[in-house]
Amino acid sequence: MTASRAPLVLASASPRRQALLTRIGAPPDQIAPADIDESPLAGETPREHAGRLARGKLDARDHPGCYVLASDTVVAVGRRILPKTLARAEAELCLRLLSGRNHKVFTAVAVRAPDGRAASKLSETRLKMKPLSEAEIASYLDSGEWQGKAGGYGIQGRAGAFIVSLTGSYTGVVGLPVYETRQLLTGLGYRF
Ligand SMILES: Cc1cn([C@H]2C[C@H](O)[C@@H](COP(=O)(O)OP(=O)(O)OP(=O)(O)O)O2)c(=O)[nH]c1=O
Repeated sequence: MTASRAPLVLASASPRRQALLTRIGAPPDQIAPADIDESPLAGETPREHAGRLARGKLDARDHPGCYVLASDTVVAVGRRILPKTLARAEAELCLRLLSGRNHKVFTAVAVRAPDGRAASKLSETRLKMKPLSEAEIASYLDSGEWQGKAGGYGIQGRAGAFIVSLTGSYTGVVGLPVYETRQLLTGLGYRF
């Protein structure tokens, strides 16, 4: 007799999150992005911001009888939260700020089980970016890879070669920390 498993709903539009879930053996049965206001609150720290948004995206989706997973990634320099860049000028400001600097990436994951229990976890990664030349900034901006990425870069693409060192979770930087995600799902009874 094979036990059936409740469906998994991914409350995210990010194709990276879908791919990472699939890679760890938890392919989403449904993609249902949650559209919420992602502006930071006054005085909110980057880690608080990531946690609030992941829980907010989860709360925005109601799927009875399903596991639901939501996540949020925030790039921070000190207490400063960098935007998810939609315009080239915004991405340029982020790259100039991150050039030669240490920064952190926080990714919060929130999961709700079919019985209504919910839990969340936060992954914190410290990274150092090399000092970028004008030519590197210009060609990265031309690549368009910064579009829709927190902090104006994606470590999984060309900008991976700008990262000198990383302590924490590589998959967390890409958008879904797979260790924490598996722990959350397992803790809520999801069978891999
Ligand atoms: C820093 C960094 C971020 N990112 C991505 C991860 C997230 O998809 C995105 C941050 O925005 P998020 O708001 O976390 O996610 P999203 O808008 O892509 O999807 P949704 O809100 O529907 O869940 O930046 C990378 O892909 N690579 C990186 O190196």
